Amino acid sequence: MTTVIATSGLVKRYGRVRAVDGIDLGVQQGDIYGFLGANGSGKTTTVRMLLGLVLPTSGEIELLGERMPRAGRRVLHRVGALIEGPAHYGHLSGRENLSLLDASGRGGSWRTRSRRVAAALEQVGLGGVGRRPVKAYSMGMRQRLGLAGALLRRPELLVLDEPTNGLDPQGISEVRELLLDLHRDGTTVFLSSHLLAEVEQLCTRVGVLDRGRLVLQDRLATLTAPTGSTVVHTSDPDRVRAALDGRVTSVEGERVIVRGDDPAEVNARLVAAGVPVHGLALERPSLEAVVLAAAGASPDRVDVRR
Ligand SMILES: Nc1ncnc2c1ncn2[C@@H]1O[C@H](COP(=O)(O)OP(=O)(O)OP(=O)(O)O)[C@@H](O)[C@H]1O
Repeated sequence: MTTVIATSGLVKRYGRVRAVDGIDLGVQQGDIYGFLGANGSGKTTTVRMLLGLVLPTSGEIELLGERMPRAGRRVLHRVGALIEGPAHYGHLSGRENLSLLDASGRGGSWRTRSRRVAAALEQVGLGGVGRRPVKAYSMGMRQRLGLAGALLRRPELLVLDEPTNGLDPQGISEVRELLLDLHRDGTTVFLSSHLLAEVEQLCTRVGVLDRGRLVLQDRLATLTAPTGSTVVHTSDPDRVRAALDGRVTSVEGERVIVRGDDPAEVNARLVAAGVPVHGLALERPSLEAVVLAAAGASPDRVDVRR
């Protein structure tokens, strides 16, 4: 397994504020890593440090196997980045903005520039409007243009700070599809977000930042692994209790939790006893429950809205 991003004891202090407080991130090749945290928890500061835009107070960063910020010139052309509120020249078109960006970076010939720019615009769904001045773009279109900039060099690693900010639901789902496509083609993705649902739908690994501290980091599949119980949906919880003799651990309305990780076995017993069963599934904790348990704070710390 190749490590793509590794930090150890990473700290950033602004005066008395410890914006980032000793974090050890581990992102492996092939991950879609969701870096989750409430507003102000230190996500943007971390992303800026990863890219060499802000110097750490202490700690170490390795990006694609090289020490940052020292190796910035060597590695950054292999990384596509989108940081909060990407800046563009409003009087120039999207195409012209991307050409300028392409010309300012390493690793791409001028001969193939217009082809690269056109391909990136097409990828983010701006193919038809690339000639319009950016001042006429909506916020969502500007965000897409920022993403197109990150894709110009077909990067091995994409580092995206709140990539769906300002997008409508249609735009959010298009970005999700785009990131999944890029991931299928071998790109590792590191994205920060304050939206649990976004991370749950997209990511393979999750890190949770709470007031500058990394309180959780693991594979999503591990965090939401089956608990060993089965959830039964029924209109008659009392008869489930009677039929399963002591195996019911909790009842919430029509949702009954039964000890045992074989829904077929539970179903067979209930059907044999004539209990109406509307649904059965292995019980798994939601990412929301896992995050709230780890962050141990008020539920508004991470935004759970869909
Ligand atoms: N340049 C700065 N000077 C002083 N304090 C800063 C600076 N940048 C960030 N901070 C502080 O560091 C903390 C973390 O901020 P940061 O922007 O990294 O959080 P975030 O999780 O990205 O939040 P958001 O999603 O709102 O951008 C906040 O308390 C913020 O006020």
